Amino acid sequence: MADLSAPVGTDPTLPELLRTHPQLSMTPTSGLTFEGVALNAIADAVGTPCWVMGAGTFKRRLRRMDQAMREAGLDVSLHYAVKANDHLAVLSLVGREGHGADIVSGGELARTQKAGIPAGRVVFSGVGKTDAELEQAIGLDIGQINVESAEELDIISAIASRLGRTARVTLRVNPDVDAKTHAKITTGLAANKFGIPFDDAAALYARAASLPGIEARGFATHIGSQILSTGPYRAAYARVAELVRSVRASGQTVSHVDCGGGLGIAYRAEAEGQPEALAASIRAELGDLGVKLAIEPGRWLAGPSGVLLSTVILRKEYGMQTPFVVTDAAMNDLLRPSMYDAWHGIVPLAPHSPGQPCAPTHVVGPVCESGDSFARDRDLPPLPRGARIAILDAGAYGAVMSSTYNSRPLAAEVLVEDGEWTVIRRRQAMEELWQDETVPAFTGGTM
Ligand SMILES: Cc1ncc(COP(=O)(O)O)c(C=O)c1O
Ligand SMILES: N[C@@H](CCCC[NH3+])C(=O)O
Repeated sequence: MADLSAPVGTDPTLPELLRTHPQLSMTPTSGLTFEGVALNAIADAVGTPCWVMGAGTFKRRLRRMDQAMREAGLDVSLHYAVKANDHLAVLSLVGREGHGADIVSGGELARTQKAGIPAGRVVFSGVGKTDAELEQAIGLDIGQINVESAEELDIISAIASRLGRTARVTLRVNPDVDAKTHAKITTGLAANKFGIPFDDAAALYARAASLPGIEARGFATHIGSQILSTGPYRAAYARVAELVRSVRASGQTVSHVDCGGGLGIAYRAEAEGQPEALAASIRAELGDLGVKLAIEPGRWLAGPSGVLLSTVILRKEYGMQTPFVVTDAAMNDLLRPSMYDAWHGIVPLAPHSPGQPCAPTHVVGPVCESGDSFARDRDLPPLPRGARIAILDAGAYGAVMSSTYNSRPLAAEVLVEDGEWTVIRRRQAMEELWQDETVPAFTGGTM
């Protein structure tokens, strides 16, 4: 199983990171800019830690993904995976571009509605949808529910019947295919909790067609996240195609196939997943089935569209040992390095020349966990107290996975668009950390 911490060739140098991230550039006067806006100006005004999302990058990637599918001649609807970055501003962009959403909870569904994405363009995945969430979804007549178990199919049938509705469903099949990604984000192996075992899917589909309140319209699959090669996609889609053909042969109708998400990005020195290659895989395996297709990309759209800004609190030097640079961002802000040993590019905001010496540095947060680390032995220019850095590719599974661990308020969020920037989430105030808490009298409280 691939490990996100595994070295991928040689680590990219700072100039290489800038080359692979055209949304960034280094200017001699303003330092690092993101979509043409000086990140120092944002940090001066808003403070750090601060997430910066680029609307231009996000839209460009959305359009490229959409175009890749259309140019492959595929009839595909795009459902952005809300879990990657659920900010209302991001969802509004998705809606405005005419796309839909893939959701995994009632909260995400409510966000899509708040952001103006029509319910008919929403697909609902997830292994454990509560009755209340299903009532909310069926009540809104959402586009599609991806059913993940036989048990769930019965629950949906009962709820839809009670509400006098018909739920359009696809069965999410677990194809038992290794996505060759990190163990914690692979979803298409038989040992994973996701989807219906491949061998049970045909019989369950026949049953779905006979249940009240259910319109069985096809199959879905999603084998994992940060997938960088087409082999696993081809293998999964081939299995789904086999299923479609076999259930059709037994006289049933199949009109939809949902191809899931998972396309990976270049955090380190990997070659980024290519939407055109994904489209070619879909076309090769599913293109002749005459079904309406769907995709659910998240990370590929949002990841490179965001950075996390942070300031060095202090440098901790121990004689000859590698110095620790302690930043004001921590694992409570960006969890991925702690949780998956994920590698994120780190670029100082101050101008630096290509010839400037770099030295191995540990970049860590101030949270009381040894795992609160962003980088070990990273070759970086000197980062004195007060220096600022941008942590790259933080637009997906970044702010959404933040917590207030160690009573650290949630960081501010900024959106850059057309050379302008706006705060899209103010920094959480200290008092908001405890505003929903009560202290009962027996504990000695007076609140
Ligand atoms: C059902 C489903 N669809 C789509 C996604 C989006 O994945 P990614 O952000 O890797 O594209 C996920 C997350 O893995 C998922 O579970
Ligand atoms: N949170 C994971 C991705 C999870 C994908 C959802 N199934 C990450 O940051 O890589």
